[in-house]
Amino acid sequence: MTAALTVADLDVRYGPVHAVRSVSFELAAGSVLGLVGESGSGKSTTARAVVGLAPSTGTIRIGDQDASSAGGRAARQARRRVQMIFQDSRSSLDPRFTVGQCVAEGLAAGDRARTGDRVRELLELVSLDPALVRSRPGQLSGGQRQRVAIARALAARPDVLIADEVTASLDVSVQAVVLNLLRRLQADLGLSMLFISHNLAVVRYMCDDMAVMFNGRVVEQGPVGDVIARTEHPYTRSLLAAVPEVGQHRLLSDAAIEASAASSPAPGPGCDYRLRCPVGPAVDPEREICVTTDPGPGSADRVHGAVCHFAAARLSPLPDPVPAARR
Ligand SMILES: Nc1ncnc2c1ncn2[C@@H]1O[C@H](COP(=O)(O)OP(=O)(O)OP(=O)(O)O)[C@@H](O)[C@H]1O
Repeated sequence: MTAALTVADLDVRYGPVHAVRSVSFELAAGSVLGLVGESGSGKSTTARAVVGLAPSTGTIRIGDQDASSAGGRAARQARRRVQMIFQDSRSSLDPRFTVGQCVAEGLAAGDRARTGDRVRELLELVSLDPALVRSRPGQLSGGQRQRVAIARALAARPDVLIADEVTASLDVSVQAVVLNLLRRLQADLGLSMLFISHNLAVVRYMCDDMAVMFNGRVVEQGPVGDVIARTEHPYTRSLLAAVPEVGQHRLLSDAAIEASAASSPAPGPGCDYRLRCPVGPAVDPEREICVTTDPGPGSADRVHGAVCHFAAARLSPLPDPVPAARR
């Protein structure tokens, strides 16, 4: 079956910053792929490249249509089949518009003749009271605004939805509600979703597959359960180890992630991760290859693989970040 979204050898540069390097992944139709990694690892830039907001080289296909930067007009049309929801609904919704206008702005051409009905349908779909249609985004709570952003994205009847840290700015209690809404919509509408988060527990809950990014590259990817149960890359392992228990749920601690990100990627020919690596040359001098040879540049194997000279070495499984009962 054709993947809903195919990305191959994607590269994005912002001047001297090589933000995305040879990234490849496939989003299977009707499934959810999580992109996870610390701040600055290139998750948002990858998403922005897919929707044409960041110029890139490499292959981007939506279904079987070319959507790459070099693809011209046909690629721009293909990208309309992708909608993106951002972290900050306050800036992504025009404050001068009413809720109804915000949602109507996204309507697919075929639905414009029945704008009022379709907008009401969409508000109901995201469990918002249609009476809010005349409110302004500024009068709504953060969770309600994010629902409006979701309704606007769905208005275009997309094949692929990209959710970029969509709950990061919401209160924890509201986060769960919005995540459950997204999961329900994804399943009911059969959407394919690229779900970006630095929170591994959330990715575990939401996604079928995951790709772990570090320093612009995918360093490990595969089915979520496999990656968590049989982690191969030491960086993925460090993300998992940073998931502390909070009450009954385990949440990824931002402080732990930022602390682990404190040292920048190692310069030179070896592995980017070697200075922070718990199984590399810092602890085992025989692992000289990590200093001399880059294990990249290719993305990890799509079935389940990691870009590491010692993939799977010495990594014993950690507890799953989402208790079995909640899956
Ligand atoms: N417009 C830009 N101009 C220059 N550099 C940029 C720009 N946007 C991102 N970068 C750089 O590209 C790299 C990847 O950033 P990106 O925002 O994609 O990471 P991220 O994983 O999404 O992080 P976050 O979770 O903080 O958004 C970083 O080094 C960042 O500083």
